[in-house]
Amino acid sequence: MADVTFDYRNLLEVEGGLEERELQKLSPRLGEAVDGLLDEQPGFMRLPRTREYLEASLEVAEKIRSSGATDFVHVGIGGSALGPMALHRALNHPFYNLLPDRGGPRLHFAENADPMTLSGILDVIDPKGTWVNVVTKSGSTAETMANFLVIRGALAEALGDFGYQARTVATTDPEKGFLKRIADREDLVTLPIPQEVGGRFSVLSPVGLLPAAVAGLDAEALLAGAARCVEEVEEQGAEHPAVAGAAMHYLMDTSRNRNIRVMMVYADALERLAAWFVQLWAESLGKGGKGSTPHGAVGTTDQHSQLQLYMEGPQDKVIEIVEVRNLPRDVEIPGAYEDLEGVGYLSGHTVGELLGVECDATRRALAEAGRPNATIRLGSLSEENLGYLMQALEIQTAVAGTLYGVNPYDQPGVEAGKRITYRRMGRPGY
Ligand SMILES: O=P(O)(O)OC[C@H]1O[C@H](O)[C@H](O)[C@@H](O)[C@@H]1O
Repeated sequence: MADVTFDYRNLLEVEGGLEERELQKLSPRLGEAVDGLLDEQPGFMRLPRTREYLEASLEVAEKIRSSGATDFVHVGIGGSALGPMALHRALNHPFYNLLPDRGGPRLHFAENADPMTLSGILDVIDPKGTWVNVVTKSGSTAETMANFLVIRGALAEALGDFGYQARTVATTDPEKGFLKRIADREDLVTLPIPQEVGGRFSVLSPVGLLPAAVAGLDAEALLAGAARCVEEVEEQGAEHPAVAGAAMHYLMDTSRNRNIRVMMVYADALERLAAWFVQLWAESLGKGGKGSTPHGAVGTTDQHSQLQLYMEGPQDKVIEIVEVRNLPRDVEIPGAYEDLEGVGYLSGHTVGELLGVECDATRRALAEAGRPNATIRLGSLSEENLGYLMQALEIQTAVAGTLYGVNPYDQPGVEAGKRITYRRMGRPGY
């Protein structure tokens, strides 16, 4: 059973917060937006109840895990990497590329076109035991293809000219694109990125399901959590908190000029989830001069870095705390220095307790200062809760797109930079 709750009391009950009449006034448009989403059933809304991608991903994952693979390099960027990274960071050991804690290979993400990161991956993998999963919906993203060509070369050197072919998975458009052509030409194992699913909405397609299954996560539970969310939205419509949250964040931006949405996660394990959400919200809504700016932050760390700005800087932000009630591990603080009142008081508590207390303290300080804030609370870090939450945020983003009057599924603004890059790199036709 998914355990994810949304608490908006501090958006409503603080000075300068939203008023019931504003929400009532927006309610008809919100209802139309969610009804439209449920009628239209865009690709991402169907993924939780689609088994074919799960089964295909599980089959390939089993092939990889049973091959005795030592390393699995996921090559992708944007929506082809942030979702898998978010799941991996949330649910696996924090140092998984050293300590695979669920058996199977160590996972590595070649995402940015950064020679330091890529060289670092080449330093640590054993090419003889490595599989590479190259993920690109368009089939030609420069960073992804550059990283793939380098990893491919390392595998070819270790395994013979074509040895890499047996260790390469191509996750891409099932019908078109250069990677599809390479996969056909070289008979690579392929997994589909459904054409009707946009990259930033694709985490519950093979884009996220394969790396999750390779790392021993329960991919089926991811979908079950997401399916539960869809079910609840079908039952509750505009009353569902994730949908209501779309209206609240929209109003905070458009009627309070709080046009920065800070997702402050009180768990290092959720830091990549915030990065995944930043792409989802920014790239879906930032069009026609509209859209609020999402920003990832980590608690307690950013209490010592940005909280001053949130408390006393320009009042242009909404802070959204994401916390986990029961983290899977905790650490006792041992007794020492009891004579020093500034240190001894910590003895006997746990580090997780301190994290929770500081999270509450931040929430309360913000509220008492009249700084609107919301809380998303996960009962635990589980595949079901992550699947539920990611689906909920995707739904919230799609509904917000309708409220803003923008198409949340395209990203025309990124093309100009690509054209310049292709021209500078000598791609024919640019
Ligand atoms: O999956 P790909 O086609 O390689 O695209 C990777 C990313 O780059 C594109 O430029 C878009 O900004 C993103 O929405 C997309 O997720």
